[in-house]
Amino acid sequence: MWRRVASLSPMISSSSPSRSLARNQAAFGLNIRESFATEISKPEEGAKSPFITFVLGGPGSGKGTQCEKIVETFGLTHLSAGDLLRREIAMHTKNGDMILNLIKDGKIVPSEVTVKLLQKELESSNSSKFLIDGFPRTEENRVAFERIVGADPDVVLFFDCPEEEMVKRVLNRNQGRVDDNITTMKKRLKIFEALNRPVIDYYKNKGKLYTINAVGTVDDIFKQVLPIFTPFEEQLKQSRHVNPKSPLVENSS
Ligand SMILES: Nc1ncnc2c1ncn2[C@@H]1O[C@H](COP(=O)(O)OP(=O)(O)O)[C@@H](O)[C@H]1O
Ligand SMILES: Nc1ccn([C@@H]2O[C@H](COP(=O)(O)OP(=O)(O)O)[C@@H](O)[C@H]2O)c(=O)n1
Ligand SMILES: [Mg+2]
Repeated sequence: MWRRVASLSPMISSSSPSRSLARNQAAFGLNIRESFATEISKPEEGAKSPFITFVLGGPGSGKGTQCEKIVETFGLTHLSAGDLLRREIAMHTKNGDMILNLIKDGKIVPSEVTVKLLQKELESSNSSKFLIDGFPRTEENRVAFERIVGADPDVVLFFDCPEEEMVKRVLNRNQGRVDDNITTMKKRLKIFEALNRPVIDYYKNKGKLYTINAVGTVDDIFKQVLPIFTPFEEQLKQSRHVNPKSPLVENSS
């Protein structure tokens, strides 16, 4: 289990870069453990930093659809920010009504709420490799994840799709979503351009962005996704949750 053990230590709660590094190390059972041994619970033997992929793209660009294929092939654990927020609505939690109103209006839920939901999933999972879908949607999302979770993505996928195609797909999605209507969609596209583009540029500048042409059949698009994970083959193989059908699993015969 991957756990951010540093959250137990008040001594390393600042968000300054050096402390953030310390927090990162603590989270993954690295050398900070020695210095704060009495305040931090013992991480699981051999705990390592998780493999994180952020999945970006406008509404209807096919993120969720491609995530399903990535899960099938590489065994990553899929965490959809939108699904986690919709679960809050369905469960009538204290933030449920606020989230519903924001989603209906195509607006972004406060980062603290979304990041805490993601953090809970990350910490309670037995997996060590994650696909975080629909996140970060804003620079504020990105910074809050860094501050609260203390981890960086290894890969950032961006499904690049023209607006007309995204509109067509969303209006045909047929999943009964409150935001799948033309009024909300227009607002979502504006918010995507204004708030998600800077995040895309940020990861482009860091050399972590993989842009995928999201027009074509699902399989054609997945053909572009496959080779992105090849350089991470070793890391992905080591995870305990790799699908047995995955091409990354070593043949034991
Ligand atoms: N390559 C594709 N071509 C046509 N339709 C697609 C394609 N990929 C996904 N879809 C459909 O478009 C809709 C939006 O896809 P989805 O994966 O939910 O996108 P996102 O998560 O980015 O909003 C769904 O109804 C899905 O079945
Ligand atoms: N990081 C995120 C992700 C989703 N959301 C909200 O949830 C809605 C649906 O997100 P989603 O990822 O399920 O949407 P799609 O891109 O899959 O259509 C967004 O329009 C936002 O209102 C958010 O506020 N912050
Ligand atoms: Mg989606």
